Amino acid sequence: MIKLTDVTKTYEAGGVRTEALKGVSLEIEDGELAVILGPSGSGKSTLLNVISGLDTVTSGSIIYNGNELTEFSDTEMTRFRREQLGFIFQQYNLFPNLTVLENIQIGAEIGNEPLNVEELLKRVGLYDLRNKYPWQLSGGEQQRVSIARSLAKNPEIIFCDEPTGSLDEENSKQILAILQELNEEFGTMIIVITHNTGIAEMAHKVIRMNSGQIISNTVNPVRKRARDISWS
Ligand SMILES: Nc1ncnc2c1ncn2[C@@H]1O[C@H](COP(=O)(O)OP(=O)(O)OP(=O)(O)O)[C@@H](O)[C@H]1O
Repeated sequence: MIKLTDVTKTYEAGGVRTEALKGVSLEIEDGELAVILGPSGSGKSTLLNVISGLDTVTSGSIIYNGNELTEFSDTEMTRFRREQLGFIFQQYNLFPNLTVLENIQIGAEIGNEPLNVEELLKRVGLYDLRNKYPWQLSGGEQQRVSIARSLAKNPEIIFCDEPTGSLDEENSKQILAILQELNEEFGTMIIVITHNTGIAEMAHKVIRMNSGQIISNTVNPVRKRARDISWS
């Protein structure tokens, strides 16, 4: 479980002070798929960055499985991030000179208990493309490689920042279906940040942000399958 209590983050740049997070408290349970919604500038990326240790908090507490993350040293945080967290971004960030298989193997090599790479390739429908290079793939295929690479190390949590931001509806739903199945099958906690309100329909928990604050935090009584969510 991740538990944030009264987390603030203030940026000071060129004499300008921005309160990007103004006292955020929330809990995300193990095995939960949480969607964080909010307009541009509402603090979503800042929230992801402080939870994942890419940035420090100004004040407040972040407890993950009994550990206070804000007290981790740089070395502890790097190790935590490397071994336990997976990231999926709008840009696929694949290694251009490595094949699909090699890109995924890199992910597996980082983990303590990596998943079987061949199984994963089949899982995301890329087995037949395993010897191709990223530039030979469509955007949706590249994002599936990126998902498989994040997953290969068998992380405890996967953070997704606009994972379908560059894709059309069909490819987006395919990606979201894979994330949903992985969440259900492996119990991986998945935290998705997005502008796309349709994605919230497949989440266990929906957190809405505005101006650095959480304005609502609800649990979906019924979750839709990724293929059935609304799309706008
Ligand atoms: N490194 C930084 N230095 C100064 N201000 C920052 C920094 N990062 C973010 N901010 C400010 O903090 C606020 C929240 O930004 P954040 O990127 O978290 O929003 P967001 O909801 O993720 O937006 P988007 O959907 O456009 O990515 C904004 O006002 C932004 O300008």
